Amino acid sequence: MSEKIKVIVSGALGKMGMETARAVHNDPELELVGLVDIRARGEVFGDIAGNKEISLTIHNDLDKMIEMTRPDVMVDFTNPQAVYNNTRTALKQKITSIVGTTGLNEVELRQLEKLALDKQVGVAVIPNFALGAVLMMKLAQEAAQYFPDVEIIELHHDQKLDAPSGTAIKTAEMITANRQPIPARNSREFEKISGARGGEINGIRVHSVRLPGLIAHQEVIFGGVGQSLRIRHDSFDRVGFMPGVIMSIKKMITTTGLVYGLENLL
Ligand SMILES: NC(=O)C1=CN([C@@H]2O[C@H](COP(=O)(O)OP(=O)(O)OC[C@H]3O[C@@H](n4cnc5c(N)ncnc54)[C@H](OP(=O)(O)O)[C@@H]3O)[C@@H](O)[C@H]2O)C=CC1
Ligand SMILES: O=C(O)C1=N[C@H](C(=O)O)C[C@H](O)C1
Repeated sequence: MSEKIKVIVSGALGKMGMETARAVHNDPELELVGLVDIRARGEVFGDIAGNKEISLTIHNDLDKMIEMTRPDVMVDFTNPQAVYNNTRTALKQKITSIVGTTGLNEVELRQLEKLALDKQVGVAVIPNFALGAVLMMKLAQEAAQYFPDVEIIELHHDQKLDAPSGTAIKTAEMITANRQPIPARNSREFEKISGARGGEINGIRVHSVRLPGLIAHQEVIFGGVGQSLRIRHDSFDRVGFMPGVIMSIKKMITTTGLVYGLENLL
């Protein structure tokens, strides 16, 4: 058997980081070599995550972790403030980067693409790793050809930092690529309460709901004369993101430059 792909996870004490560490550990082609989290105080992963067989200590310094473990791949699930610098740190060291963290802006995305090309490695920025969510976006893109009137409602747990979600932004971008001319609005519409009609991406209204009990959900609603089409996806457990994460690691190790969206790796 060829050598295993060495992986580190950044944001390892978080909800997605913990799930990713378990998934990488359980894959026979991957080797989990390091865990980083800014909150780490020397915890052993297995002691806190209920996987006694993962005996790695979680560190809080990404540079040191890279120096110690020389990984092939870094997976980042941190936060919108940390992700850009973490990914630059990894790419500079020619480490393939899988970015699940949302909140990167267009300029940052292009800078990361440039750095990856300079260093001849891959960087995947994936707003949603769930296969069903990717299908929801692709179906919405197809429907937009026939139904130009569309709004997006995204619903997430109440700890989410960014709004709208990365998935909603990507969905709006995909719809825009296929949408017929935007129908005229009712020019007399007004908001009695500011924000009541949601945010706007390329003329598409996006509404963000944040409530305890939710994980990650989205509904794309198309309206037509005398009819409506709703395309909905629900993540009930973060384990549903893991096949997409693992696939991205394995495909990106032989890819150079930026891949934005899991649909480009299927
Ligand atoms: N692409 C996808 O399919 C999915 C993407 N996400 C995205 O992933 C990101 C993480 O989500 P989630 O796991 O729920 O968030 P959590 O808050 O549970 O976890 C993030 C962890 O990263 C830590 N952290 C913050 N800054 C750094 C840093 N500089 N270096 C290392 N660790 C750091 C946080 O510490 P502290 O709490 O102290 O800040 C926290 O422990 C979000 O952007 C979310 O939108 C989530 C689900 C699916
Ligand atoms: O914060 C989350 O939880 C999620 N974030 C991603 C997003 O912003 O789209 C993916 C998924 O929706 C879960």
